Amino acid sequence: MTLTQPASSAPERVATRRTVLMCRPSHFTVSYRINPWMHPEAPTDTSLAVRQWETLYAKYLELGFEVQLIDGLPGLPDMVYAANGGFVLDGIAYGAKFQYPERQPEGPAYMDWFGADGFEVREPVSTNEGEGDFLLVGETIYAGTGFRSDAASHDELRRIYGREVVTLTLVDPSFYHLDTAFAVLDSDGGRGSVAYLPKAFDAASLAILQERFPDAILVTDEDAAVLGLNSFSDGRNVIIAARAKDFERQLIERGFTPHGVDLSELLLGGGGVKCCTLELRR
Ligand SMILES: CN(C)C(=N)NCCC[C@H](N)C(=O)O
Repeated sequence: MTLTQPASSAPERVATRRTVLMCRPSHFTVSYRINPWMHPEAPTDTSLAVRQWETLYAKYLELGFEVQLIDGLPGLPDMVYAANGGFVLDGIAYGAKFQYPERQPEGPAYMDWFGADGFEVREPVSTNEGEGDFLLVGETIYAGTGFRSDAASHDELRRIYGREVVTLTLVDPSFYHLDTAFAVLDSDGGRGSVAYLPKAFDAASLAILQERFPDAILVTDEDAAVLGLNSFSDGRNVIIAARAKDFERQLIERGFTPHGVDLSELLLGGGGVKCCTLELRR
């Protein structure tokens, strides 16, 4: 048996303790269709979704993360995808304004939680789905548009955080949030600090990614199809979909430590590891 080893040139990876917000999927089901992954006519198993989610929760605790919890609300089955609840940086929570009516009540629910937890809350003007479309790499916010978040929300980000915001346009409906097609591996923002799926982006966005991240991991269609990129990294440990085997191999080669988890039931709603995870940065 051949075990993949870190390349001898792979850098020593350093973990930074993360604080994240999660929502137990006690009300999870698929009762409407707002993305191509969702099939309301097919059965779902809420207790299996909860058990799978518990494995992710336990993994984060094992890795020493601080995990905070928001209560899911009846009638909001997608609330488990906490990444969409807002974007939190510098102690400021920019609230989400969901595109589809089915998810719109989640926005105020998450903003109430942010306020109660001591964050300065900024009410959104433009449609945006939080960290599903906004990802921090180094000091720069990479912001997706094309399916869910309006480009106008990127201007709001610029005004609120005073940082560089780079717009990336998504073109494949199966990869409708930025965090389905782009993963942050190392918050240093270096040449190889991300992974992405090239076919998910328009030509201009792809050129930006190639220029800024020439050593990025490019994932296979097979790994992307199990939402392998929808992963969460602390700089060393990368929690990924257990079925994303080539991505796992590439991470090991680069000196990262991948941890596979099975969230197949939550995939029925169109989300994976990252979708269930909202980073809280004070
Ligand atoms: C990576 N993704 C996609 C997320 N950040 N969120 C998952 C949202 C799923 C929900 N049914 C929806 O379609 O909005």
